[in-house]
Amino acid sequence: MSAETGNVPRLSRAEHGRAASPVRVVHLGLGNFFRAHAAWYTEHAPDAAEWGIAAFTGRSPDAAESLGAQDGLYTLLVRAADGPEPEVISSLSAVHPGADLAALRDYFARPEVAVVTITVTEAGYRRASDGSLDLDDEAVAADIAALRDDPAGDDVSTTPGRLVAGLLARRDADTGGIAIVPNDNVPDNGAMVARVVGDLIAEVDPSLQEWVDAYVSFVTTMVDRITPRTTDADRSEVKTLRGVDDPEVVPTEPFSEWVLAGEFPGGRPAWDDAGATVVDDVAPFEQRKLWLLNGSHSLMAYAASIRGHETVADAIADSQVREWVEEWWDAAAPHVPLPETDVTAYRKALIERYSNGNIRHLLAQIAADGSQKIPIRAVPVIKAELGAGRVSEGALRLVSAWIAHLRGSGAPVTDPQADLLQGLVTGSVDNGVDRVLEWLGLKDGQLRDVVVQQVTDLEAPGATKEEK
Ligand SMILES: NC(=O)c1ccc[n+]([C@@H]2O[C@H](COP(=O)([O-])OP(=O)(O)OC[C@H]3O[C@@H](n4cnc5c(N)ncnc54)[C@H](O)[C@@H]3O)[C@@H](O)[C@H]2O)c1
Ligand SMILES: O=P(O)(O)OC[C@@H](O)[C@@H](O)[C@H](O)[C@H](O)CO
Repeated sequence: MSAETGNVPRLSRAEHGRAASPVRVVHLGLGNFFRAHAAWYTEHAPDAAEWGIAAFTGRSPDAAESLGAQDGLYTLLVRAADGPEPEVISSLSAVHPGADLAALRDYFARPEVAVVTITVTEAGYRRASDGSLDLDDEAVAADIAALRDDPAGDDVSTTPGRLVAGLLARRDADTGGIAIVPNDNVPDNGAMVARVVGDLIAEVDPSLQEWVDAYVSFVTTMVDRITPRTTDADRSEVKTLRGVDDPEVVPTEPFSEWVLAGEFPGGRPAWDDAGATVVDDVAPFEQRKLWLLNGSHSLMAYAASIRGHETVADAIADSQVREWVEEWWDAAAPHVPLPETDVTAYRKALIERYSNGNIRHLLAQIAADGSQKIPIRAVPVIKAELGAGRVSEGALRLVSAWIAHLRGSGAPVTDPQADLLQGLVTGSVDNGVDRVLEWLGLKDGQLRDVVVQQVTDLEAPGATKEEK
């Protein structure tokens, strides 16, 4: 299949001489990060010809329609500091709307399908604050009712629901072991998915759990590649550089890292030969990345957007923001269980990555879903500092900036828990801080005084870069 828009051609397999590999991987969440990361590693694995991916959108069917019109091909626009390098990626052998449960079940039931990868954002796993499946979530409740009523029906909309629907189909087909590989920024993400899937199974069909225990491996990962949303400028650049009209361009940075731990009972692509690292324990890498990278990202998303910045590159060029980021790293670094030299080198590399002005990574994108991120990016560092006898201003500033953001400063609030959180911060700064610290499990008089002062400073007239 090939398509044209005006006189500018779309991508097609015939044009690029790329045959689709047989589907052996299913992916849930056809967003930009997956296309810059797991799909790129699969493309570059030496056995790529044996491992095609069937990818399903998370919610809207749009990406499946648009990618389908170009045979699943898309351009990865690798934006180095010294210029862009486009690459056509062909590892997506099939693309489907997430609602196509019949296709999903069909893949899960095939014996040659051995891996399910996932990137649906932190919120997509539908967890309650204790990490269990949120049974009060309306979509979760609807999936429970739908799967009880008809395990082969089409009305299943959440990621845990779709995983359980697929696993029921695989058990019924008796097609053996499979690995589930979440690639979202959540600590111990393999155990996290196992938990929400197990909680749903308990509600829907407890007899499935024994089969899952015997045949399903939940792999834990650390993933890293800064991948912003696509802009029209990215699409125009690909048109100029390559003479194709590719609405599905994905911009990304040159750096990439993938660390995995777990079993693959049905095999996997040779991702390690494409640069991935397989280890026994992901935790040290995950803490290094989640605290140093994602923590400082969130700090900039809230604190630097209050100072009027739009992108990470703008933010890190502001000496005040850079100082806050360094203070955050000073607080987090002693708790990363890796040699100090590694951590120092990682910090230095992050400054270079953040300063890449060719990557337009919007602070507003990073600011989204703070309810899912602050508890895993800020709270462990604040608690570790308390454990070491320190009330760390550098660590607390992340929570203070988030509170100021919830109260209306800086980037807009986009969060599944926005109503609850914005309710917590109404009224005086003192009361808002008390309620949020309690919600975070950080009720402590010393912390409170620091946070109240920091929120007050961040909200003060003159706190923006223009007015300083
Ligand atoms: N973008 C990055 O730089 C980056 C880097 C490392 C890890 N990640 C991880 O990847 C995730 C996705 O990032 P992205 O840049 O691909 O975002 P994106 O918006 O491009 O894609 C998100 C995907 O998740 C799906 N989704 C969103 N909310 C969902 C929900 N509630 N239920 C089911 N599906 C849902 C969307 O439909 C889409 O397919 C991040 O949240 C993060 O955990 C991203
Ligand atoms: O993707 P999120 O929403 O979990 O977090 C926003 C950024 O911190 C994140 O996307 C980083 O850019 C990424 O984790 C780098 O690998």
